[in-house]
Amino acid sequence: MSRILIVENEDTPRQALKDLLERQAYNVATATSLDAAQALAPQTFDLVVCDLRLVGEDGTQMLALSAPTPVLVMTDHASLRKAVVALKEGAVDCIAKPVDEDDVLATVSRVLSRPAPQEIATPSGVPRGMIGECIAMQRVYERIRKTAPADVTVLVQGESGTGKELVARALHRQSRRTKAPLICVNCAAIPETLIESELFGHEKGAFTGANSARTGLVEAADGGTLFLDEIGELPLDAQARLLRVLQEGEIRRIGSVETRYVDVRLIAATHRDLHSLSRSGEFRLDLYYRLNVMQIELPPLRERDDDILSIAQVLLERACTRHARPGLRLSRAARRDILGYAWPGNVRELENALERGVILAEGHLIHPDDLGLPLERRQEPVSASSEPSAAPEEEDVLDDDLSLEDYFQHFVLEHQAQMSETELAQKLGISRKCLWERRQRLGIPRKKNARRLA
Ligand SMILES: Nc1ncnc2c1ncn2[C@@H]1O[C@H](COP(=O)(O)OP(=O)(O)OP(=O)(O)O)[C@@H](O)[C@H]1O
Repeated sequence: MSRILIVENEDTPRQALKDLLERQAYNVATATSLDAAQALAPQTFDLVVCDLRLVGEDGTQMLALSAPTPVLVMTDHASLRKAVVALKEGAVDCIAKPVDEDDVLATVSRVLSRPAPQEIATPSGVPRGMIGECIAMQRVYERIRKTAPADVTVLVQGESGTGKELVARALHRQSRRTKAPLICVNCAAIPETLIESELFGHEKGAFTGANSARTGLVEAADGGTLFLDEIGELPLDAQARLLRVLQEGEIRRIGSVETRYVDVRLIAATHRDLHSLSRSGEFRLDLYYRLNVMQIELPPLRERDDDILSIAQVLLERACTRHARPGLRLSRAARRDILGYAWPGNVRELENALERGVILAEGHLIHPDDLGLPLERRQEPVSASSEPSAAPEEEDVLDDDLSLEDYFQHFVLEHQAQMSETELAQKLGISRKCLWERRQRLGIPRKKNARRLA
């Protein structure tokens, strides 16, 4: 089932379009402003339909916020000029308001039936919505590409905020089930007493409060994919029922004697070690083996040295668009803080820090105070004495002229005569291997007379 986001500030047309699309079995979410749309992560939808005339806002901004998701714009006569601009900037199509139902359905169906360009055409194979090209992430993308069509159960492991749900979405989109539903459930977010009936459904009167029969989420995913996040939190009874789904495709609603059959691909995610949970009896070993057919391991952000600043840059640009603060940049000290911090909350935490930075920045640069990172660091920051000496105003000027790669190059050239490779890597907050790779990429060979200690 394709997911569509409607961005429209007027209640009546928004609701009418939602009803129309839902009658065609699309999974529809709505937003009344750019901010509200942004909060729903538009880049994870299959299509965004956006009115160009949002109150006090420019609907064309939705193009940048949603990329690479296709955006279909709606326009009336008064905003025809804007529609032309939107089409030039990459909108997939334009529909006239008031909308003609057949016209909308035909256009939506045509756009959705086109292959997702980024999914297939990106040379590096980076799935839609994901950023980062370090070696560990390239392995992840390759795993996704190979595993998605195989229709096997997948266990995605990684710390919180490393992108496990993005991986599940990419697996679903690249699988033969892409037109069927993807149902995402966070097992940790549903109270233990409700989780079985939420997942497997119940009959009327099965328990106090069950006033009517209800279909469970596993059944709702029939033909498609079920993503169970934080599966380590699933109670043992629910684990037993899930095992039957995996072994026999069988499902029985709570309070029912009737067995139903479902065809569901399971993707499970956890930040916990399921094997050791099974040793302590908290997780069924047989379920663990059933889940562990294929694993995808996401690296924590602090181990993605090569990626941190480029991810920060993309997320910063998105935050700038969201808050209408174009052109904001990270100061040299802010970049140093980002490289030196341990990021226990991973990409989600980085996203939030940058959002804070964009909101709080007063000039055209975001400084460490604006990011507000906690004090614990994984490495010593580049000390003031080893920084290229520059007065604050000069630093700003310097920052304006330096891209992130420039900064790296500048720092290495300035300090390599006095520092060993290990010291340089430490000061930059990256590994020696990463330093070596960047030297190769940027063509900054090691100086023969540089210190070669350690
Ligand atoms: N590689 C990535 N590229 C771009 N954005 C990312 C990446 N990884 C994570 N994010 C962003 O970080 C946030 C968290 O991602 P996601 O929900 O997929 O993580 P998770 O591992 O499932 O987290 P949790 O375990 O806490 O549910 C989202 O806003 C997502 O868009």
